[in-house]
Amino acid sequence: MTMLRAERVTLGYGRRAVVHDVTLDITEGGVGLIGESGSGKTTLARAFLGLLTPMSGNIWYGDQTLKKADLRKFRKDVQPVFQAEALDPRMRIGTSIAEGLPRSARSRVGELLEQVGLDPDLAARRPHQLSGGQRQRVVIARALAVGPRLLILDEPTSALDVTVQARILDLLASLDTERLLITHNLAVVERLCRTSHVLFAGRVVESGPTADLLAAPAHPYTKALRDAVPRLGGAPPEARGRTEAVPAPSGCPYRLRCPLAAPECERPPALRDLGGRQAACHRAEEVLT
Ligand SMILES: Nc1ncnc2c1ncn2[C@@H]1O[C@H](COP(=O)(O)OP(=O)(O)OP(=O)(O)O)[C@@H](O)[C@H]1O
Repeated sequence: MTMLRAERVTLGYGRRAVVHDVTLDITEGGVGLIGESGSGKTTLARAFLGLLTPMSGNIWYGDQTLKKADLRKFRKDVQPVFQAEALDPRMRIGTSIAEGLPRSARSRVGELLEQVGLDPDLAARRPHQLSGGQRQRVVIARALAVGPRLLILDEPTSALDVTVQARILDLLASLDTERLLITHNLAVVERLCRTSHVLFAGRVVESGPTADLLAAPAHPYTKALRDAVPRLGGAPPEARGRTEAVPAPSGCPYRLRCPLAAPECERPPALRDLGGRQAACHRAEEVLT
């Protein structure tokens, strides 16, 4: 079942488009949005949260566009999980979590802390009195407070060291809430997302089952990401350093960096079906072999 759908969505700031003509479904089993810094992941997530109106195209929530949907219900169904730094430093943990609960359900704070693997006594502390991993669990508890059907997680573990990261991923995998997960780390989506979409410079360049994308990428960019990112248990991805992707001004946006670039790549490739997955590459068959 599709909960949210982006249909030919172009997004931007002012008049500058940074996400171009993206069609993408948030389906069951977890959906990953993968790409390096500046590829448009957060921008797309903001549109899915109803925080950014498309320049063109629509975000569908069930059978209604977000423009027409019942926003009260939407805000209960779809919750963001921000970085732990977004917690108010002056507010006690219990108060932060209780903000999301109706007055009659405030006693559930302890239960929510337990659900994310924390001692209910931590409710009395302030964020600086917790570890990074504990703070991230609080952010998850806060999002769960309203009983959402879908969590939108933007780099939920990138600020954490690798062992803590793995435990947070275990927690997320154990929840029966659907998720859209944004990351530049392919190892993270491997755990949590049945389907993934790879973005390069604001365009989807490959989509399909995560396991297939990792085992045999059909786009040279997916392949480069897979080969560059250390597995969980390796060095943290931050150690690689990140630079913003510079797309080619015409033709395939990836061609300036692509080892397979050929004259045909001066024509823009369409996202095409390759049996169970899609890739926007003229030479996808060669990448797959
Ligand atoms: N508020 C804003 N105003 C203007 N431009 C913005 C704004 N937010 C993002 N951008 C631009 O939009 C593009 C996509 O940014 P976005 O944050 O969506 O990328 P991202 O893939 O999430 O990157 P990161 O992994 O670094 O968070 C970038 O070129 C960025 O500079």
